[in-house]
Amino acid sequence: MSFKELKSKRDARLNQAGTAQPSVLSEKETGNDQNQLYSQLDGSGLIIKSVSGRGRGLWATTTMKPGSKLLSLPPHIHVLSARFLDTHCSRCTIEAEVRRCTKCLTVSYCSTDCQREDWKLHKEECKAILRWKAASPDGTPPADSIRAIGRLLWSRKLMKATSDWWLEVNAMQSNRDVLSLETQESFTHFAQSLVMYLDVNSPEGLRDFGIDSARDLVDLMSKFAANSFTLTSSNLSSLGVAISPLPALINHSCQPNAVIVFPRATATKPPTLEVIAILPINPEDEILAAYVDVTLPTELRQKSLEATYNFTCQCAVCTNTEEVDLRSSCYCPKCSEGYVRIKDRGKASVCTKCGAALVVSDDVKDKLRVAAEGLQKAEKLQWTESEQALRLTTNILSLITPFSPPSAHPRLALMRLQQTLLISELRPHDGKIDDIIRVSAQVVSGLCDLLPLGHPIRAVALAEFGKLLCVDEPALSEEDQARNSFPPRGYHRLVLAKDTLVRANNEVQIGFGPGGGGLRDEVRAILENIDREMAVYRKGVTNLRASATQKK
Ligand SMILES: C[S@@+](CC[C@H](N)C(=O)[O-])C[C@H]1O[C@@H](n2cnc3c(N)ncnc32)[C@H](O)[C@@H]1O
Repeated sequence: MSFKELKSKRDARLNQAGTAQPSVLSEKETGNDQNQLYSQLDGSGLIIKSVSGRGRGLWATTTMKPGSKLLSLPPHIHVLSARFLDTHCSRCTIEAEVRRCTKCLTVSYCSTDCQREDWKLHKEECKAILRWKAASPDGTPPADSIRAIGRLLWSRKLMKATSDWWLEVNAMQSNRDVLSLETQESFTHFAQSLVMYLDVNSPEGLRDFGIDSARDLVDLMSKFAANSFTLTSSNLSSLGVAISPLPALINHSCQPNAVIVFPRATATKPPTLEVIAILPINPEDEILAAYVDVTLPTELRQKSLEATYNFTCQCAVCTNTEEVDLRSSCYCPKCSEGYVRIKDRGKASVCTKCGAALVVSDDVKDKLRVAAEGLQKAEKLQWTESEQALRLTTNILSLITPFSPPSAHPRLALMRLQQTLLISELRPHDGKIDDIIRVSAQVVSGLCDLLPLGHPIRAVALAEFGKLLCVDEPALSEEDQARNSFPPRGYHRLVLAKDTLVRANNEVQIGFGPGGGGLRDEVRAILENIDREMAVYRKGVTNLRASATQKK
């Protein structure tokens, strides 16, 4: 490309981003010119297009198979949640022996390389954290969102306002003009905390960060709320928050064809965000990811989308009001085999198996309401009173399991929480492993009913189930063994573990893209161990047979 062409391409980018009014999009702003701003789109098979009602989005220009990597890029910024600051490296996000910054005693690094690389941003952050901790009554660091926006603004100073990096941030959608009063109020508090964190005492001080007015500040908050990603580990545990403007152009669907993952944390490298296809994608299909947990029932998904993203989802799952949706169903009280949709106000639903038209009883609905409240309580208690949270979860599950399928809400959410709590309480040889395996099998069954093959949440659940099957078996009395035929024991347990992990291995390579990331490494290592153990078993059986034949 000649210098002149380069310059005109760059000028076009600057003009485009400079004129963008993300909350009210004109035809020109939403047309192909937007594509020039994001250099990573070149050769990606993706373009930006706009649709009335949901603004810009990413669209495919080529066919993509499940498991294809659509985008791979480091986020503009990322921060760890406060509870990982002591155990994970703030730059590369790996869990390792980390050393705290000796000045702020808050963020930690796995190596001097990571610390050195991060210093250009941490320099300002370090002072801000120290000031914040000194002013806070219990010496805690600021919330993740405040630290994330702080990093974004310090980066802006380093990157300059005319860099593509910053123009991409400017072009992120703001929902400022449609915010509810409640959200506006919470943004005002948020803005006050941010100003305190940045140690800004005047409007001029804010101007140094490119913020000219209170409107700009609300815009920034809204952009952050509507466009940030959860930073996750290679097995989808939530680690913090990340901002990446290009993948943030992806619109939402409760039946997504793509997912956003961070498949692998590599020492001394910043994390990489990847967009992976989980369903076949054809040219002219829109790339859609889920902003919320799609295992939740429609009402809860809609509520969360409205509150955080200010829109009403019109996808096929949200607009289906008649067909059975396993998230809000119960077993048919007549035949016990089919499912019946739970509807409001005495409306009848048809059983998927026996075809009977039935009204779900108030007793069932009351129990589900109590269970949903219990779930909220247990979720809050899980970090502080884990034993109480586990007791509560177990009690509520016994109330709803007789009529609630594993994919229904809140049973699935309760079982996922119960599994996490049981694993965290597990002690060697305490005999609880079989209980956890039974819960885990139900979680896998519920998730497989709702999510397509290769969805990363499904892949992680399968890997978790397989790993649990490999934990040493407890010594059971004959009575206990006779009572519970699942999970199997001995060699059969190993066979089930292997089958499960082979499935996990296949699905991980879809949901986490080619290679499968850190989780695939883990699954493969366990599979190798199982093969060795199976060989020992087989050898033992052969030897036994041989000695039995000799005796004869
Ligand atoms: C992360 S941004 C997605 C990109 C955005 N459309 C743009 O033009 O920059 C999230 C915002 O996009 C819009 N959006 C995303 N998915 C949508 C959908 N399915 N229906 C309507 N609006 C949607 C909402 O305004 C939401 O707050």
